[in-house]
Amino acid sequence: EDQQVRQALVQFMGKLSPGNVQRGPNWGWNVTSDPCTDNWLGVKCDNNSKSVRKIVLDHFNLTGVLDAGSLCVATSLVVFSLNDNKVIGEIPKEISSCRYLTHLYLSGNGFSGNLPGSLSRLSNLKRLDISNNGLSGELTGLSRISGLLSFFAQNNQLSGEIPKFDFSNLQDFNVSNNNLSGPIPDVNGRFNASSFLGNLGLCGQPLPNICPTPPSARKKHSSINQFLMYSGFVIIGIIVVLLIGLILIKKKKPRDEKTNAAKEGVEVNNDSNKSSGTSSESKSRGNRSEYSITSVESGMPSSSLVVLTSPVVNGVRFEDLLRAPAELVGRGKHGSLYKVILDGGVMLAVKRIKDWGISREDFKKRMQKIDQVKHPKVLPIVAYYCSKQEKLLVYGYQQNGSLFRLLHEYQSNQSFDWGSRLSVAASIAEALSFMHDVLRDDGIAHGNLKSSNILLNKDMEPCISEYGLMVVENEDCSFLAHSNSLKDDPTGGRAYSTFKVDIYGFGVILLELLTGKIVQNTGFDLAKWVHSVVREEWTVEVFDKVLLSEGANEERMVNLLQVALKCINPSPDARPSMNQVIEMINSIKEDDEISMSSDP
Ligand SMILES: Nc1ncnc2c1ncn2[C@@H]1O[C@H](COP(=O)(O)OP(=O)(O)OP(=O)(O)O)[C@@H](O)[C@H]1O
Repeated sequence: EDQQVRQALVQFMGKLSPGNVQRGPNWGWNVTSDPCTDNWLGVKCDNNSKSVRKIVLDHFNLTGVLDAGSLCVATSLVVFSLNDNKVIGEIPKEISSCRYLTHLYLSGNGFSGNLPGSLSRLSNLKRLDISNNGLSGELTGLSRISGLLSFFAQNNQLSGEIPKFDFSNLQDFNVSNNNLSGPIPDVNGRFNASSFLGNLGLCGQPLPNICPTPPSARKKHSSINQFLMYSGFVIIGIIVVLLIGLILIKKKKPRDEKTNAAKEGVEVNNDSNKSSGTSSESKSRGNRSEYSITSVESGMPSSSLVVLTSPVVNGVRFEDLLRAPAELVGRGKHGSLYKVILDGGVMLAVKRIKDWGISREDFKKRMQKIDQVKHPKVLPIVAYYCSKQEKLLVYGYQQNGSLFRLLHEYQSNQSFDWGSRLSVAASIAEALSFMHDVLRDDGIAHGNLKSSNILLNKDMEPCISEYGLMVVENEDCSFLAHSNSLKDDPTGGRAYSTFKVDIYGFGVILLELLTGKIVQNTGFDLAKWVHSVVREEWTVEVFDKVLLSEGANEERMVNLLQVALKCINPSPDARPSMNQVIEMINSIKEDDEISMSSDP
C-alpha cells in the first residue's frame, strides 16, 4: 500500500483505543510496516494489486470513535466489519468515501445520533448491518441502494416510516425494536412479522394491526371519488354522443361502404367474442370492428385504434381508454401526455400529438415499421390511433420517471454517481445505435431525443421513449444544402437530418449527465455555456459538483465531454455516427473498469 494509505489507516486505528487485543508483534498497524506484505491484524489485501480489500475487527473490544475520513483513504476497501466492539459517537458522513464498500458491519457497538444521509451514496453496498446500537433518525435514503441484499437495523431508536426498499431483491431485512411508524410497504410476502415487531407505530401486513385511514386521506379519497364520478359522467356523455353520431351516419351510408369499414377494422382485431360492450353499443356498431371509432373532429368513421401485440394490454379497446380515469402528466412542445389506468390496474401513458401533417397511411406504415424493431432499452408502442387532426400513441406507463427527473428533480442527497451516469450513457448509445442501424433505410430516427424522453423502467434501467414520433421540419434542413449526404436521399435531407439531430440530442444528454445542469424550459443554452467554459480552459468548472466531490476521475470525465462536444458540432456532417459514439464511450468505460480493479 502506498504511504498515504498506511498513514491514514494508522490514524484511523489511533482513534480506537486498545481494547483487549494484545498489540504484540502480530499487530502491525504502524507506518513503518505494510498492511499487505506485513499482514496487519484484521487486514486482508488483494494478492495482485497489494491493496487493502477487507478490514475485519470483530470482537476486539475496541473503544473510541470511527474515523471514517481516514479509513476511507483506503479507497479500495470492499469489506469493513467492526461488529461487537464498544465504539461510540456518530457514524461519520465521510463513510461514503469508501465508495467500493459492498459489506459494512457495525453491529453491537455504541453508535448514536442520526444515520448520515451520505450512507445512501454507498451504491455498491450489498450487506449493511447497523443493528444493536443507539442510532436514531430516519432510514429514508437507504432504499435507494438498489443492490442491497441484507439490511439489519434491529434494536436501535430509528424513527419515521420504512421507505420502499427493493424487497424483491432483499434476502434479509430486520428493523424490529425501533421507533418506526406508519404503514409497512409491500414486502412481497418475503418477510414475516418478526422483521418488524417492537415498533409501536408500525401497522399493516405482515403485522396483525390494520392501518387506520387518516381523516384527511378519507376526505381526499372522497373528493377523488367525486372527481372520478363526474369524469365518468362526462366520458359516458361523450360516448353516447359518439354512438348517436355513428348510428345517424350508418343510416345514411350505403351498404357497400359499411362492408369496407368492417374490412378496415379486421386488420386490428376482429374477434367479436372479446367484446364486453353494452348491448346498445354492440347494436350501434353493427358489422364494424370492435376497435373502429368515429372521429371526434370530422364526425366521420375515419380511423381505428390499432392495438399492436403486447401482453400488457391485450384486448384493450378505444372505449376502455376513454372510460378509464386519465390524468394529465405533462404538456410538451408537441402534445400532451396522459396517465391512464385500465380496469385491471394496468397503467398506460397516452401521448396525444396534434397537427402532425402526416397522412394516415404513412403514419400507419411508420408505426408498423417501428413496432417491428424491438430493443430492450426502447419502449415499445402498445397501440396507436390516427385521425386527421390528432394521433394517439400508447405506451406502458413507467413509474420511475425520466432521466430528466433523476438528474434535476430529486433531492440533492440522492446519489447518481459517475459509474451509473456512464452506464446510462452507454445504454442509451447502444439502444439508439441499434434503432438507427435497423431503421436507417426507412428514414426513421427518434426526432426528439432528450432526457425527458429517457424513462427509467422498473429495474431503473434507462429506456428510450417516443422513438420516431417527430421528423425534422423542412426548414431545419437548410444547413444540408451543400452536404454530400443529400445525394440519393428521397426525403430531401429530412431523414438524414433527423438522424444527425438525434446525435445532437444525445450530445446534450451527455452534457446534462456531466454538468448536472438543466437544459429544458429555462432558455439556458447548455451547449454554448460548455463551449465558453472549455474555451477559457476552465474545463473542470463544467462538471457536476456531485461528481467532483465523489472523486470521479477528471480525465475520463473530460474524455466523455469531448464525445459530447463532437456530438453537438454545429455542422451535422462532422458529428460522429452512433456506432462511433459507442466505441468512444466503451473505451472510457473500459478505462474506468481497469482503474477500478487496479486502484490502490
Ligand atoms: N411512458 C411514460 N411513462 C411515464 N412517464 C412518461 C412516459 N412518457 C412520458 N412521460 C413523462 O411525461 C412528461 C410529459 O411527457 P411529454 O413527452 O408529453 O413531454 P416532453 O417530453 O417534455 O415534451 P415533448 O412534447 O417535446 O416530447 C415528461 O416528464 C415525461 O418524462
